[in-house]
Amino acid sequence: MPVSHEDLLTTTSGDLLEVASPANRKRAESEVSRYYDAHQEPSSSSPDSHPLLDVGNNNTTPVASGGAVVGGVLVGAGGGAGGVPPTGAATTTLPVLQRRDSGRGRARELLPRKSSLSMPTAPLTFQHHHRKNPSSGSISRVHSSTPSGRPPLSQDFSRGSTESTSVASETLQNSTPPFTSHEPSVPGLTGRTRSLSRTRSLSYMKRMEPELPDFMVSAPAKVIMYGEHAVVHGKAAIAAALSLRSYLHVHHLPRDNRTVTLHLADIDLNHTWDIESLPWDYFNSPAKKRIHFDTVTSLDPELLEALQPFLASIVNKYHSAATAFLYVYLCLGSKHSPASVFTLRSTIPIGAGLGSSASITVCLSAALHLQSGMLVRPSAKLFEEECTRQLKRINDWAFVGEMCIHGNPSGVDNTVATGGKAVLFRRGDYSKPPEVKRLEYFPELPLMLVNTNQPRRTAELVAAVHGLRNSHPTTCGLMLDAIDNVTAEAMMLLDNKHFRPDDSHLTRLGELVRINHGLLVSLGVSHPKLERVRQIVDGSGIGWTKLTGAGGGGCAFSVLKPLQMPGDEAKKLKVEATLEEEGMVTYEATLGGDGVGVLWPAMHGKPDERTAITKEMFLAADGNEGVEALVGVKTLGSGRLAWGFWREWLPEEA
Ligand SMILES: Nc1ncnc2c1ncn2[C@@H]1O[C@H](COP(=O)(O)OP(=O)(O)O)[C@@H](O)[C@H]1O
Ligand SMILES: C[C@@](O)(CCOP(=O)(O)O)CC(=O)O
Repeated sequence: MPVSHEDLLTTTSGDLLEVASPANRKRAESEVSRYYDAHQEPSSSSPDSHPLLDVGNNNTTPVASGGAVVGGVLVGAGGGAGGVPPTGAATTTLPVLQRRDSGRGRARELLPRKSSLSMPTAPLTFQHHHRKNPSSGSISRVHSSTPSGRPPLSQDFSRGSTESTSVASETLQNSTPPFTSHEPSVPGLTGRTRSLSRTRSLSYMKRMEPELPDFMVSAPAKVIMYGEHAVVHGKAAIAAALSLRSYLHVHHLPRDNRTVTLHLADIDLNHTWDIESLPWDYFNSPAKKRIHFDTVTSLDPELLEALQPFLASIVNKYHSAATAFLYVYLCLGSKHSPASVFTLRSTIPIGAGLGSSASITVCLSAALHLQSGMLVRPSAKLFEEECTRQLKRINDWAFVGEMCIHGNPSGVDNTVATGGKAVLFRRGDYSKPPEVKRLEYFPELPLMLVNTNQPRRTAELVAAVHGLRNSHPTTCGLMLDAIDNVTAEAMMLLDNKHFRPDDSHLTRLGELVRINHGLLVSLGVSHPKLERVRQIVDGSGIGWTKLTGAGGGGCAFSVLKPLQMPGDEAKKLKVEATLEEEGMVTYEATLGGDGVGVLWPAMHGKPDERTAITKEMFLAADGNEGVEALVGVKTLGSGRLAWGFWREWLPEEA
């Protein structure tokens, strides 16, 4: 029987527990205190943190939970089928990559599965003994050991080593000694001396170990089928998720490191800030403070101003991505945020109309929420309402990032990149949330995507349309209304379970594509290269073409006619060859995939021989194919031990 999300309690670990069970409440409370201990040393809690996200009422159905403690949070599905009962004991064997530097090279050469690696990989066995602390009643876990019996100390250790961090921190928090001594014995040390030495080494371990496991997030590109630009002016647009994606790896540093690094590998931007010197006082002042469930619809110029000294040395032409990162980082984080390295790679062409900026801001927003314990990670236990809530948090803050990059985004791009599949989107009033209708029956369409490779900037094109509208308000207003009509007509076809991609339906969609493109030409956002694509594709009679995104270059797509007549296939191949000869790139586009996903912890391989995906491996992956082969949502699949998605679409499969 399904459990309502109101019956469940969400913990900092992202696990859902039945609310009525006292043991579960205790467990959640102890997670909260561990969370504060890890994030807000010394012990003070701050109002900007929300470690215990939701507390509901009325329990009916038990939802067991288990999983391994990693840096104070639980990892794994933690309580799905086969989960560990809260007071039981479990043994987990994980292979661990024990090396500091994996070096560079092709991704597949780096997969740390075989003994050919220059540094050893070693299996690590953890035993989780769940004990009741007699004084606090909280549940603790003690013991982990490496094969050599030494506690791991390297920052590059994967989950296993982090496990022992949590053991160390738990031990330090307890005034009474731990229940079982599985710690390494130190010859010659006994009694008080030994215990002092143990305390020191535990505190050293605590400082040296990261607070959280490394993890990854990913978000897709999008194609606007109808309504770009008009959507900025309050009209509707239809957009769908595209199979190209951005991937963000989050690596946590030892606790005594107080830096945060943003490495945008595609644009060669790699910058490190000292966390404590960032302008927290501005961002955390009561008048300015915005937190994760706030909906922010405009940027604060004073906060932007406060960031400038920290961005001044970044001369990269794509530096607005760094502004987006810092703005959201300072809003969602605190002086005590864990030291980390954010490494981003994307398979989406940058500035080509496919929503590369939204895809990266969705990744950044999701990662920062996850890092600060403000999201429930996806799992089969999440209900549609809960998924919607998580997605809204991510999307709202991705929109803030988009504002830093675009200036005046409609929000359609980040909405599709967050939720996936396809939507009808309209934002009539910028001070209110947009209307979003999910297109449940969005069909599989025969599309060809063409990148003209003509660079352009969305912000400039959006500003140009604003300028035109100011100088020709009536005419421009009518054109925007006409685009709105096109979108409404297309909607009747695309959100219809009886849609058949046969001649008559496809022809209507195709004609609407052509009309929409003509209106965009009139708004001044086409480009000779986009017109050339249209001439080649539409001229050969194989489909209907329209620019997508902001225009001015970037991408166009064509809805292709069914290949029915002899010679149709040859015509299509000739079109592709001509486009490529002229320096354009063609893609077979798959629309309607998943939105934002999370790989927590960042590991790959079969369930029983999983290895960490390090940031070095991620950086060394060769091109887009290498990235897809190493971390791709298709490669690693989805499920309990792989990419998880907050799916509003297919909750029964989640
Ligand atoms: N892979 C990436 N790495 C770093 N920054 C990126 C990446 N992709 C996009 N961006 C940011 O997004 C901006 C491009 O956004 P935009 O002009 O809206 O084009 P698009 O249509 O691709 O979203 C870049 O200037 C850069 O700031
Ligand atoms: C022109 C616009 O409608 C879409 C821009 O898309 P892109 O940034 O070119 O992917 C702007 C917007 O909706 O924010």
